[in-house]
Amino acid sequence: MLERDIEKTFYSQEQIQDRIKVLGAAISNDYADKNPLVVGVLKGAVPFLADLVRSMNIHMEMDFMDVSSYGNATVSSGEVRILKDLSTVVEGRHIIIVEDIIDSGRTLRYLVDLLLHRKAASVKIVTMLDKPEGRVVDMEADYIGFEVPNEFVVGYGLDYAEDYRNLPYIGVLKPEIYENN
Ligand SMILES: O=P(O)(O)OC[C@H]1O[C@H](OP(=O)(O)OP(=O)(O)O)[C@H](O)[C@@H]1O
Ligand SMILES: Nc1nc2[nH]cnc2c(=O)[nH]1
Repeated sequence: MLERDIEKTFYSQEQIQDRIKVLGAAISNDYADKNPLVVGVLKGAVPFLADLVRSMNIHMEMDFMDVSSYGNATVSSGEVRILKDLSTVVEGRHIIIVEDIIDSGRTLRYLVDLLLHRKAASVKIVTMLDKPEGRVVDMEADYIGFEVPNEFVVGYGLDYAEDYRNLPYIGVLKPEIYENN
């Protein structure tokens, strides 16, 4: 059972779903006639993106990028690599990047700069979680689900060594989970 490994819950399934309805309504209002390209950052953003787009009552397109700076570690390597690029032409498009978390800010700094370089008409960020204390580079999201303290969180897309992504809420693991690895 996944639940047994969780020390404490930060945000419940119900809190997450309620917050997503608010975010989806705000984004729908701001992008009503813009046919935005919603860019999900694999793999962590998948559960959030799946729920968020269904709360957006506007025309939109979806694409995915896979970038990695963590591997199996709980601390960023500092180097961002593209593992899978978009299949959509970005020039002239209004882009909404969907992330599960902003921590050091390196992943999003890299992606925003890349998409602006490709001549996107605009680039905005929606993140489920913001960890302001983790910031190493300057980066702020335009839409934020919740703030989290400077702890390694899992669930709702966020993994530890690829595990726990399917937990439907957000929490922290018991210390022994790390000790056993
Ligand atoms: O602000 P940062 O310090 O850059 O951290 C945020 C990034 O870290 C995680 O990705 P990860 O590289 O672990 O890939 P994953 O989504 O496949 O788990 C997360 O999904 C964000 O993309
Ligand atoms: N699972 C997980 N991935 C992250 N990537 C950056 N910060 C975090 C975090 O707190 N948890």
